[in-house]
Amino acid sequence: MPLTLELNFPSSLEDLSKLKLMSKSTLSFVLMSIGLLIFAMLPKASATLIKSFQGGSPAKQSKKKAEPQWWVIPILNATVSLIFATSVFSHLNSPHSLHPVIWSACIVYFLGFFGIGFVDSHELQSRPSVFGLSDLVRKEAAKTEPLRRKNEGGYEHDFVKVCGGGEFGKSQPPIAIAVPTSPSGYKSLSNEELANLVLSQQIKDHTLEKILNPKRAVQVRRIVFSKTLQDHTAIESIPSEPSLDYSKVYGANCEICVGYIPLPVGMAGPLMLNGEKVFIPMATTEGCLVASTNRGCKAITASGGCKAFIVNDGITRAPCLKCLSAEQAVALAKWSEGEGSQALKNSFESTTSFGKLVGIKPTVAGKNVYLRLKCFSGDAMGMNMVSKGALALISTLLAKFPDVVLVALSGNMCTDKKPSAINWIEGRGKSVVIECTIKKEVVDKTLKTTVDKIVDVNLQKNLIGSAMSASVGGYNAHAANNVTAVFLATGQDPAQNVESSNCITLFEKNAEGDLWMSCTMPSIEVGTVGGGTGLAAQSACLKAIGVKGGGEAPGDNAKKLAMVVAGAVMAGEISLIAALAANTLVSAHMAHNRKK
Ligand SMILES: CC(C)(COP(=O)([O-])OP(=O)([O-])OC[C@H]1O[C@@H](n2cnc3c(N)ncnc32)[C@H](O)[C@@H]1OP(=O)([O-])[O-])[C@@H](O)C(=O)NCCC(=O)NCCSC(=O)C[C@@](C)(O)CC(=O)[O-]
Ligand SMILES: NC(=O)C1=CN([C@@H]2O[C@H](COP(=O)(O)OP(=O)(O)OC[C@H]3O[C@@H](n4cnc5c(N)ncnc54)[C@H](OP(=O)(O)O)[C@@H]3O)[C@@H](O)[C@H]2O)C=CC1
Repeated sequence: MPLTLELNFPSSLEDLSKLKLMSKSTLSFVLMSIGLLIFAMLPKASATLIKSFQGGSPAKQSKKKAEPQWWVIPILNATVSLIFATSVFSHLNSPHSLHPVIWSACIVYFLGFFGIGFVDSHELQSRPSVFGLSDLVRKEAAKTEPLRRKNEGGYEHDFVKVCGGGEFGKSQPPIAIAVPTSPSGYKSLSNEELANLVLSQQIKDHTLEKILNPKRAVQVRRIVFSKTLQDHTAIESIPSEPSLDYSKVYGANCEICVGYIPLPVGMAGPLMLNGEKVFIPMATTEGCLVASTNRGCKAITASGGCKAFIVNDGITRAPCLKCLSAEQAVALAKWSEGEGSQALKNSFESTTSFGKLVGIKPTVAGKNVYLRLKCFSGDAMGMNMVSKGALALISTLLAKFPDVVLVALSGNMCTDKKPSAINWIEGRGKSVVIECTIKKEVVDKTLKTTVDKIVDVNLQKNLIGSAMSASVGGYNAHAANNVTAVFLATGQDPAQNVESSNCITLFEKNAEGDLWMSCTMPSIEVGTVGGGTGLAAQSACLKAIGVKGGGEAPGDNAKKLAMVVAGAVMAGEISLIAALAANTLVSAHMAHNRKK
């Protein structure tokens, strides 16, 4: 028995049916189709609606997630269509159920919009592959006539038109971009075309070195940033040519590289150090600093020079381990510095051909054990070396104590790049003491003050003053100035100036009335291989000192560099203290540190 339904259309629809244009059921099908057509347009309208709710103005929108969550559109449309179906129902005034056509249309409708919504959002969320457009973008692009051309390199490219937010949060105007049909095609694109690929998020900025080469990556990235930065000209003022050897930079010193910062380098000296005259390269923008250090070098050298000694040598890393109990923590600490120490040493040293584990010092805090590992690192400063070795040591330790957890490879008792008493007391890197005696006549002629005044200023300032400020390691005038200047010039890790600047400066008047002085610096972290020491300018500065690369015996060059740093600090100390004693600090800086 076919299911039929007496449809009583309301008056307006009644008139239509009287025209006998078509049967009532066909009429309802036509109406539903029109309705569905309208709702088929709804997702775009609703997406725009949602976006405007979510994102406010278009400019703000690009900052927010541009597309609504995948489930929003289908839910919204299902709700709207339910309202639509209910209203049709009430209008049809049907005493029973809806016409089968309407039911089937609604079901098709729901399936369609759930499905499309899901597919759409899945597509939208799929990241463009590094080597090509995402399928969705390709589909979009297919709507515009794909331009295909061969370039001089014979590579074929799809030129497709894409719009949409650039990686840098600004919505880019629609642009035609070349998309190579193969990964190797990228090299044949122009820098401009590659920049467009980055801006339209078709390739990730930080993969440029891989896709191209380090030098060209910088060139392309500079175009990207010239289009992205608020001040489009800013990037041009960051020099990049004559180029730094970006193949050395990439994978060792800097990511997302756009150039380099040129820093003035002054050459102080000569400083007679351990019987040898050395010149000290200093990269700084503080006028007066090199002049002051130069004056200190002159005073020291004119008095016979200075002598420096390495008191200790070992870079440290202190992983934090969490035990089940304090009891276990104590057991682990005892094992690691006792019966287990050789096994730990072997595993550490299996990761390096230069590094030697020279100490394990556990500190227990409740369930925690901080293992301060000390490593002789040859001519490397050694932070990567000691960290890599620590990781291997930890795996041996955890095999012995399986329920102990490694909280962090760096537990902050190392202590790297932060002020701490442990570096001041225990030392880190090279511990250096340096001394000299400056003749009283040199104090008078070159330093323009007297021995007594210098001794007094140092006592009141560097000792009592620093004590009253509860300083840790800061019993000096400006050790950090020269540590940082030499670090920057020679490719050290500038952040390690924090602990490397630990210094106590001492003065005494000797029996001859001359001025004895020393600087004691327990934690100078330097290397002559690794890190930034391989870059051309930095390497040249190391060469100027005579410490480029590995030493005759591993560590010789790094030790010498540490002593040169201490020499530079001592020269700076004597000159500044003298200037403070003579009260010429400000006049000197007005003369050298403020452009007339
Ligand atoms: C600026 C000087 C050296 C002048 O010192 P001066 O004695 O008036 O100058 P001079 O013309 O008589 O020359 C004496 C020697 O100084 C050197 N010298 C002299 N001029 C130059 C120059 N242009 N370039 C290179 N070297 C220079 C040079 O060795 C020269 O010998 P010469 O070569 O003529 O036989 C002196 O006044 C001085 O050293 N002042 C101290 C400045 C200083 O140390 N500043 C450090 C930074 S301040 C800071 O950041 C730390 C602070 C202060 O905040 C830390 C704290 O809280 O204490
Ligand atoms: N990882 C971290 O937690 C931290 C890293 N750093 C960074 O670490 C870098 C420095 O690490 P570092 O390990 O010194 O250097 P590198 O990571 O550059 O490694 C230097 C490597 O050079 C080899 N080498 C060749 N000749 C010598 C020699 N004569 N003496 C010693 N080693 C030699 C050694 O290899 P091998 O050991 O294989 O034999 C050594 O490990 C800096 O860039 C610094 O900024 C700074 C702070 C923390």
